[in-house]
Amino acid sequence: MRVALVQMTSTDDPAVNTAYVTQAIRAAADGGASLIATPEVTNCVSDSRKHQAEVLRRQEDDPTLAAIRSLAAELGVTILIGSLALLGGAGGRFVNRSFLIGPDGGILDHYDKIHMFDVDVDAENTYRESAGFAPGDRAVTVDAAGTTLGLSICYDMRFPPLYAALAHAGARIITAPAAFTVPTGRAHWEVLLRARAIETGSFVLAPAQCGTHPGSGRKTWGHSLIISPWGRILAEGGDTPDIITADLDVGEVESARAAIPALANGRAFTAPSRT
Ligand SMILES: O=C(O)CNC(=O)[C@H](CS)NC(=O)CCC(=O)C(=O)O
Repeated sequence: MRVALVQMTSTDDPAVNTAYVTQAIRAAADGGASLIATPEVTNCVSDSRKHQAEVLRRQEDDPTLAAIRSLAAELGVTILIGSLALLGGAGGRFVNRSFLIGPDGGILDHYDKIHMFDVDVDAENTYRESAGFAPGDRAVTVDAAGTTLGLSICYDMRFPPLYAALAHAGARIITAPAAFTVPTGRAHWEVLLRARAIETGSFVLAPAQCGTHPGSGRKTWGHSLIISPWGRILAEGGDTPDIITADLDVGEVESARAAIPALANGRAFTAPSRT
């Protein structure tokens, strides 16, 4: 199965981003990909809650979702929209929601990002994602593209129990679309994603936002990754918009899990007591 990841620099204008991502998905399908994935917040990168409240839409009315659904049906491909920022979260907040779209254009399932990036990385990188976005509380696997996918988003990758739960529920390919900061990307991105692939014996697909984003001026790390269940990097993006591809042999999941049955060998234990 050929997979393609779209690496892009989303602006704060959903129409511009939709135009960009649709031509990139067409190019990926022309290149033979049957599963195509896009980054976190494909439709809008913005630091202004006011701007987001003006340009974002509810799922039912979202033009990026509608455009990508028709494109999936036209091209006959499966598409993971890494996420869309949408109206409709609890407490008047937005949601950060991934969609798995089937080759008939139907929504197979969606996943709301569980772990909110409420972090002060340094003076230029302070985030309170939960102030703008309502978190999800449901882990999601989806049968698609002839296998089972497990969905996650960005900061989720720092919480290994989510990945163990996805793998135990049957996921063989885990998606981790992102808009990573530059300092944490440089230090942690590759090692976190390779660790999640190795410890779950799963392919990891991590399509990333990259570069300096027009509108907000935010900078993201890029370096999209396709990783095998043995932890090998099959394809890697750079600092600029691109499409990266790899041919996955889903049988490698079984061979990696047979060689190191860490999923099967896990044990329950009592918490350490503090005395
Ligand atoms: O705010 C939005 O529009 C969409 N959300 C994001 O871009 C999120 C929250 S700011 N980014 C991350 O989770 C980066 C995680 C990261 O960089 C790390 O874990 O080191």
